[in-house]
Amino acid sequence: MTITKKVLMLPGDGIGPEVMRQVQRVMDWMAKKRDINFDVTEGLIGGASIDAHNNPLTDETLADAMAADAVLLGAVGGPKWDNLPFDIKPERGLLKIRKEMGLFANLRPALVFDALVGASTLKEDVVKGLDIMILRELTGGIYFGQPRGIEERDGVRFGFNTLVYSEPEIERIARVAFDMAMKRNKRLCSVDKANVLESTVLWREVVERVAKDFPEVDVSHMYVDNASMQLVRNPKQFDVMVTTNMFGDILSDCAAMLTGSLGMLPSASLGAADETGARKALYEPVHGSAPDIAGQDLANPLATLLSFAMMLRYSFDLGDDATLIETAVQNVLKGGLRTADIMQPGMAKVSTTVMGESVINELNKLV
Ligand SMILES: NC(=O)c1ccc[n+]([C@@H]2O[C@H](COP(=O)([O-])OP(=O)(O)OC[C@H]3O[C@@H](n4cnc5c(N)ncnc54)[C@H](O)[C@@H]3O)[C@@H](O)[C@H]2O)c1
Ligand SMILES: CC(C)[C@H](C(=O)O)[C@@H](O)C(=O)O
Ligand SMILES: [Mg+2]
Repeated sequence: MTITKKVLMLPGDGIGPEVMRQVQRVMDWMAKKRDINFDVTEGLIGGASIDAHNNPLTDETLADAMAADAVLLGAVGGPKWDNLPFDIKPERGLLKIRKEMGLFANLRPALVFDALVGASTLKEDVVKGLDIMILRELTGGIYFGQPRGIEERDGVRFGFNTLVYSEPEIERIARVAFDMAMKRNKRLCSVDKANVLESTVLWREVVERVAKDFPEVDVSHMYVDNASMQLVRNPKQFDVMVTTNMFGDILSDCAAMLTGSLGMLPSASLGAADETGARKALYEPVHGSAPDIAGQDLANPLATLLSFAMMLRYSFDLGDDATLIETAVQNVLKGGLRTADIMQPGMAKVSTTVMGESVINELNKLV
């Protein structure tokens, strides 16, 4: 049976289009070898959209995103647009698409491939076999709270943001976290700053209340400063971590380095399930547009390829095909190929393009 899935691709800026091209190859391979067709629309977001429309996310692109079965995004931003007024910066486009699509649950798995154990800056025994899931709340907290701004009061300028969470916002992310813990190792650590911030006093209270519905899950709470230290000291103590928007942003970059590179970390951003069980979804690597290496065929495309695998698993129920891609990635790494960011002594340094080609070669061996 031929399966057709409607995907909106938003390559964005910097290395975004370079890594996205490698996904396009895998999509072509899947159409040919697995009879899974992607009806792909390409759109603009971030700086690319600013250049064309003076707007980091147009209503047309947003409508395309709402109509798609899933969205795949590269990265946004770069020095070219850094001095624009705040409200039309590339990053505003990304925040708007997340908010408008209602993507409150951001899954950021940090998994250490055996072949990359030596690529981490941490000792091998600290990271070997690591497999944790950071669940970041994505549409609330200090990123979106009101009031916000920069104002002058009595001749003094103030910059301010508001960290606010409602009970329903906390409860829905907590439920996703507990469901996830039930499917994994039944261990959940909620990360907050309840010793200082009232918004996270409420966070902790609500997580405790939801925990009563999941008696099998072993729940712990940790302050974010300690959690960042523990992530580097002994990351394997964690299984699922759930936290606020900004804490999750920071902790996931930190977790990325446990895996060897920011270029390895995929993500899925999911909305609430509708009556059919379907969720709005956007998939993107955790890294940014990497202006320092953009346009040089140097970027690691694996985070984006692994984000595509997450799309297959979470949006299209194609877990076997997701596993195929993950296995192909693992085999390429076992074979000793490395982009510059994960380069190790004795390995072969390859470009973005060759890394993509090598994943296809491995897929061909597997099927
Ligand atoms: N989701 C997103 O679109 C996203 C995420 C983070 C940052 N940004 C934006 O990206 C721009 C640059 O931000 P930054 O430098 O703080 O973060 P960044 O993630 O773009 O880069 C940080 C470092 O990691 C390296 N790196 C990142 N991805 C890589 C990859 N796939 N392969 C190899 N190396 C990689 C970069 O070369 C750089 O040295 C900013 O405009 C920022 O706002 C966007
Ligand atoms: C670019 C920026 C808006 C974004 C965020 O802070 O959420 C990025 O850092 C991320 O982690 O996806
Ligand atoms: Mg980030």
